[in-house]
Parts: sequence; C-alpha cells; structure tokens
Amino acid sequence: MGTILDEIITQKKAELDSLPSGPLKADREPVSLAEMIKDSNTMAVISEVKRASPSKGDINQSVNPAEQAAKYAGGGADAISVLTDQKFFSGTMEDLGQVKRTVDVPVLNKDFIIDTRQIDNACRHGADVILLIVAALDDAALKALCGHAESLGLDVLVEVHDEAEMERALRIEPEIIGINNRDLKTFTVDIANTEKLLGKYRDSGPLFIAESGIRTREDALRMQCAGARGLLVGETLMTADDPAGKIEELKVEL
Ligand SMILES: O=C(O)c1ccccc1NCC(=O)[C@H](O)[C@H](O)COP(=O)(O)O
Repeated sequence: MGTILDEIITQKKAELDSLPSGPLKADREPVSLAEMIKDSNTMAVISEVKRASPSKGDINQSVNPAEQAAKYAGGGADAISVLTDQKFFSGTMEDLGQVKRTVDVPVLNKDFIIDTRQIDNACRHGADVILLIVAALDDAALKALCGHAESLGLDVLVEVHDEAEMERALRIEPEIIGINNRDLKTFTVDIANTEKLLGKYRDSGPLFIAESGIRTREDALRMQCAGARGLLVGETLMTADDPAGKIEELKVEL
C-alpha cells in the first residue's frame, strides 16, 4: 500500500494540466525569507495557515486566512506559510493571494511541488518562498525545480526528514533546509528528530528550520539549542486562543 505522500503526489500529477497559465508578475520583487532569518536576533517563527491535515482531520476550517495572517503579523511572525493543497488540507491558492495582500513578511507556498508549472502558479499568486520536499522528488527534479524557483527570484525551503534526505538536500547547496519532525509515512511527530539531525549537520552551511510539533517555549528553546534558526508552526497557532501571544512566546532569543 502507498503512503499518504504517494497519494498526494498522484493527486498533484492529476492536477497539473488544469493549472492556469499566463504571464508571471514580472514586476514584483519577492521578499527574501533567508535575509529575514539572517537579520533576526530571535528564532524566526514561520506561522502557518492550516485548515486541516491528513493526520489531524479538521483543525480550523472556518479560518479567514487574511485575518489569521494579520494576527500572526501582529505577534511578530517572521513569515507566513499557507497550505494551498485543497484535497488533503482544505487550502486554496486564493488563500495565498489573500495572505500576500495582507502582510509584508515573506509568504511561503506550502504545497507538494513536482513541476515548474506549480512554481509559476505560486509566483502568480504572490508567493515569496516555495517548499520542495526531498522525499517527493528525485535528485534531478530537486535541482531543476530549485533552479527554476531561484530564476524567478523566489527563496526555496528544502524539506528533509532523515539523514539520507539531508545528504541529498546538501548536494544542491540550499540556503534554507527545513527538518520535518513529522514522519510523513507514519505521522509520528518527535521534535527530537531536529536535535538528532542537527547534532550531525548544524555547521554544514544552510539556515535550519525546525518544522512540526512545536507547542511550547520549552520546545522552541530545545530547537534553538540544537542549532535551528527558525520554527514552522501550524496546528499550535491555528488552535490558539491568542495566536499573536503564542508567537511572542515562541520567539526565543538566539
Ligand atoms: O500535517 C500533516 O498531517 C501532514 C501530512 C502529510 C504531509 C504533510 C503534512 N503536514 C505539512 C507540514 O509540514 C506541517 O503543516 C507543518 O510542518 C506544521 O506542522 P504542525 O505545527 O505540527 O501543524
């Protein structure tokens, strides 16, 4: 039986031919996530708009993405991540556009990108950063998609979960690597995964972001001690009574 990632990628392939085409916004100047992280003296908190997920089902279906992003920005979010996959996460590209029109910080299109047409579409909707998941791509595709995004002025967050993926990611010399604490095959979440990988790779060059399962200031401190420069936080913020206050709690000093 295939994994959820296999299912999602199959769906993405089926959607490719119906993606809109047309001009890219040639005059726009994407905001750099890497520069934002480098300039910050606290952990960068990439705050996610996430209505639902395969592991949790409904999280916050009634959210207004623009209002949520404004709350995040008010709490000092360094970037906003928008999950745009419709079938598995109940997101849309329109969510991304709304968020981009609301905030000044970099906006990440969090989706399952396997083709340059998805990157073009992300660019059209105002993305500053795209995600490339190493587990979903072979080496040639990873390199080509990264190059395509960079040619459009977009930053790339390259996501890994284990050592083999880290070795593959490092070969393309990315500026930012996200370590996902969620195993996309089993849905097990353990923030010790970031500690384990950074124990070996923290001085290998990229800026590291700890992704998934971050709930408390103590978690943030653990990630900071491990060598991460930022956090990607979804469910904790989407279910918080006071998302801005939660972001302030997670923004630990470096
Ligand atoms: O969240 C899931 O269930 C999921 C399942 C399959 C592929 C990706 C998935 N999540 C995407 C993410 O990486 C997270 O939304 C992100 O890291 C935030 O995680 P969390 O703070 O635990 O909501």
